[in-house]
This record gives sequence, C-alpha cells and structure tokens, in this order.
Amino acid sequence: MGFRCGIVGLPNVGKSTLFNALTETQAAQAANYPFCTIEPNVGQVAVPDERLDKIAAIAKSAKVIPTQLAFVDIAGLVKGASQGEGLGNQFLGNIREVDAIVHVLRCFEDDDIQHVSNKVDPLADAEIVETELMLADLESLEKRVPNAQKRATGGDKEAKLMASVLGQALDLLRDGRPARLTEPKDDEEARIFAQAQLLTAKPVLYVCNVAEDEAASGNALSEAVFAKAEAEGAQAVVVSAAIEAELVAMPMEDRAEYLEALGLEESGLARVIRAGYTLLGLQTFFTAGPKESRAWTFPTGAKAPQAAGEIHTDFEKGFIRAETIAFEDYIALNGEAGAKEAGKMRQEGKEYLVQDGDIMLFKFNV
Ligand SMILES: Nc1ncnc2c1ncn2[C@@H]1O[C@H](COP(=O)(O)OP(=O)(O)OP(=O)(O)O)[C@@H](O)[C@H]1O
Ligand SMILES: [Mg+2]
Repeated sequence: MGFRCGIVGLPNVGKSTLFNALTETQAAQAANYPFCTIEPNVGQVAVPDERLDKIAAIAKSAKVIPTQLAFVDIAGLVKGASQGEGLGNQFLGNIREVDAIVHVLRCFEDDDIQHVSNKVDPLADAEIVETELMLADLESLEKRVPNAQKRATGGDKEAKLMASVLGQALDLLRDGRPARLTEPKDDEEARIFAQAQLLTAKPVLYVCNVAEDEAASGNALSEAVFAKAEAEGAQAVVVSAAIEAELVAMPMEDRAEYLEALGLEESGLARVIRAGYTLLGLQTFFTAGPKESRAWTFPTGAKAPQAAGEIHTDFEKGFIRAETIAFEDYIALNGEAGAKEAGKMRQEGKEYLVQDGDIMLFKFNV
C-alpha cells in the first residue's frame, strides 16, 4: 500500500534536517544554503506504538516489527514555482505523488542561516507555498474542467461527474481557497476527486521548526501557526529539527536524559510520525506469536479481507474469517489463551470493520 508524507516548504527551513532525523540517516544532505535538495529522498520510518511492545511481551515474541510510514524529502518551493521558477514543475510533480503534506515552517531566528525572503515569518512563508500550490491546481483545472464539460454534453457519464466535482474545486480555487474544501456529493464523485490528485486537496500538517531552547514552550511564531491551523481545521506540531538531529546522533541510553534537560517528554519526531499517520486516516492492527509480533497499517473503515490483504494478497483472495481479540482484552486476559477461555476471541467474517488495536489471526485457503 505504502502511504507517503511529503516534507514541503520554502528552501532552507529545515526540511532535510527533519527528514534525516526521522529516518535516522544522513541520506539527505542538510546544509546551510538554499536548494541543497534537488532529487527527493524517500525514507521508511517506523511508527512508534507502545501497544506493540506490550503485546510482544505477552506473546514472548522473538522479533518485534513496527509498521512503517514513508516520508519524502522534497526540494524547497519558491515564489513562481507554478510557472516553473526554481525547478518548480519538477517539485510540484514530487508533491503530486504524496498522500499528505508535512509543511515545515521556519520559526527560528538565526542570522547565520539565510532565509529566501530575508525575514523569518512563517505565515508569509506558508502563504507563498499555498499560493503556488493553488496556482498549479488552478492552471490544471482550467484545462480539465472545460474539457470534461464538453465530453459531458456528449453524454459521457464519467465526464459529467468530473465536470461537477472538479468544477466545484475550480470555483474554490478562483476564490483563493484550497481544493480540500470541495464536498463531493457521493462515493463516485469522491473517487473521481481523489483521482484528480490536486495538490491543495491533500491533508496538511504544519511543523513549526523552532530553536532548541523553545522546543518545550514554542514561541510567538509557532503560536501564530497554531491559530492558522485551527482556523483551517489542520494539525500543527512544534519541533526543533536541530534537537532531533542531535538526538538521533546520540546513543539510545543518553536520549531520555537529554530530552528531560530540555523539558521534553518525548522526541518531536514521534509526534510528527503519529500526526502524519492520523492525517492519512491510518490505523493499526497487530499479529502476535512466539516468532514475531508485528504492527500493520490499514485505512480507517477497512473490512477484514482488506486488512488481511495488507499481509498478503492470498490472505485477501482466500479469506475465510479472522480470529480477533481487542487490544484491551488481549492485555487484560494475558494473551490469546486467556482471551479464548474468556470468550473474547471473536470469529469475524468478510463484513467486519477492523478496529484500531485489534489482534488478528486470518484463516484463509488458497
Ligand atoms: N531548529 C533549528 N534551529 C537552528 N538551525 C536549524 C534548525 N533547523 C534547521 N536548521 C539549520 O538550517 C539549515 C537548513 O536546513 P536544511 O538543509 O534541513 O533545510 P532544507 O529545508 O532542507 O533546505 P533546502 O530546501 O535547501 O533543501 C541547516 O544549516 C540546519 O542545520
Ligand atoms: Mg533539503
């Protein structure tokens, strides 16, 4: 399946620093000059989940395998990107391929680090990026909508739906608003809207990149970003990419102490990953046994066979049933045997809506 979060923002705001920390590598070059990143880097990131360790302890698993989420470090966007400025088209193409946008906003002052507008102002920065994304969508829809309308008059049913839902998006964009405010009338329209892959239809998480000494409290700039996020129904987190970079370079056993010294309860990365996961509408089910305990990602609202398909396509094709234990029952009853005895292991069929935290064993034939 492979959901992807794209790290987006102006040049030199800390995108690669964040990406490197997320992926615990130095794969992406982070440097103090704009346009350091040109080719997008993709990294798989383990999704932290305390439940998995609890399950593995009960199941006495030899291996513990978290589920993963992909992050893509995309090159910095600039004013005029939609007109091809600063390698604009290529970068917009990279953004089109991701499922959600992690928008990094510079909220730290540092005279040694150049800002493309020579002023630290995250709201103005956000507007530059949003405007470019809206212009790119606008340009594409101004071609696609009249085209669909023409085909709709010829009786093409698909084109009619397209003209309706993309027409709505076009009206919003002409009004200076993002396409994500579009309201498809039914599942068919929703499907067509998703296929259109509009840049401003993708969900957004704002990451306020603050100085090290402001990671715990945030600052006036990050507060302004939070107010913006709230007004848009979007999510925001405060992170210091500089701290995160230092943390991952430290031995595991020293990290907790360092976080405590900074007044932080956990690494900002965990919050970014979890927020990205939620942003994409993703949830987790588990498989557990002596060999391994493993977390798996499924889209909210998936039925049992679809979840089974995350493990193997044969599991979905030959699905018979899913022996399912809720996470709370698994813990309270000390694992599978106890849950079974207490009648808490359910036999679920094809129509079962998988719940976040379910421990599942799929029965299938091939
Ligand atoms: N919170 C922070 N505090 C201080 N310096 C930071 C912080 N975050 C990043 N930096 C510094 O800012 C500079 C730019 O960071 P980085 O290369 O990650 O930016 P970028 O957004 O990937 O840029 P580009 O678009 O050019 O690829 C680096 O020198 C990095 O160390
Ligand atoms: Mg970079």
